[in-house]
Amino acid sequence: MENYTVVIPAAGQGKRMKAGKNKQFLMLNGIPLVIHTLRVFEQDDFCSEIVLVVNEQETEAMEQLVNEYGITTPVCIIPGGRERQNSVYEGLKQVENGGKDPVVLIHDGARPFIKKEQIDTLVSTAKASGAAIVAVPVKDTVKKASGTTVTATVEREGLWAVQTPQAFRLSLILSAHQQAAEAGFLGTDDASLAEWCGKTVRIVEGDYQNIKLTTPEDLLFAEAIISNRKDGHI
Ligand SMILES: Nc1ccn([C@@H]2O[C@H](COP(=O)(O)OP(=O)(O)OP(=O)(O)O)[C@@H](O)[C@H]2O)c(=O)n1
Ligand SMILES: C[C@](O)(CO)[C@H](O)COP(=O)(O)O
Repeated sequence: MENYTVVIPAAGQGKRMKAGKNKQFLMLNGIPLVIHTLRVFEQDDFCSEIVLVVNEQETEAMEQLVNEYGITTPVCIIPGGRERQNSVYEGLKQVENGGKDPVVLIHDGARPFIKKEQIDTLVSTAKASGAAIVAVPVKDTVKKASGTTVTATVEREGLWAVQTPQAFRLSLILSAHQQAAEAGFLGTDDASLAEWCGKTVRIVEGDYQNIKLTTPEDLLFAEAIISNRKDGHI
């Protein structure tokens, strides 16, 4: 295993959560969502630095949380951008190359339940292949529609629901972001930029618990996951 830096985009608005504030500050089991996520990487000895990308107007609030909860891993807090992709790119620009073209991880601040064993597998896969993502097989049937009229059913065989972390050799993902910015290409995840540049991306099978807290019902799922983990069930 080699050390890595993780870029954590947390500069969204949390509109779909309808909480009236950035969901990163919502309390889960008495601890802010973003702190749950930071703690995963704080507890990983291979994580040498966290680049936390935040809304500029929330910089002070985030600094206060990092200090209040005593995050021991070095945390570099920087302002994000309009889109998730812009925020991630700003974060990637902060990562030191050190001449070793290290593996860098990109992980949503809204995904607090990623497990260390998946991170370990992801880092080693990206080290070997250059790009790797965590994903789970799709369980539902997926259809395309025009409005509410079905136009196609997507073959479920070989369909994956993609999560984060996504891990890359730093030069690969920096170049992909730079090319995408220059071309105005916008992807919903970082691997899509690597694919757009013709790179091979490997899948590491993840865990259905690694949810992204997006809409209000996700808070119910999150409380259940935390409760089960405290009971040692999962
Ligand atoms: N301009 C943005 C948009 C999103 N994110 C981050 O990217 C992750 C995934 O985005 P999402 O779940 O969509 O969060 P929001 O954009 O906050 O949610 P919404 O789309 O409902 O506003 C989140 O940790 C979010 O904070 C970011 O750093 N910068
Ligand atoms: C990156 C991601 O979490 C992979 O599933 C997802 O694409 C983020 O989408 P969002 O709309 O920015 O939350």
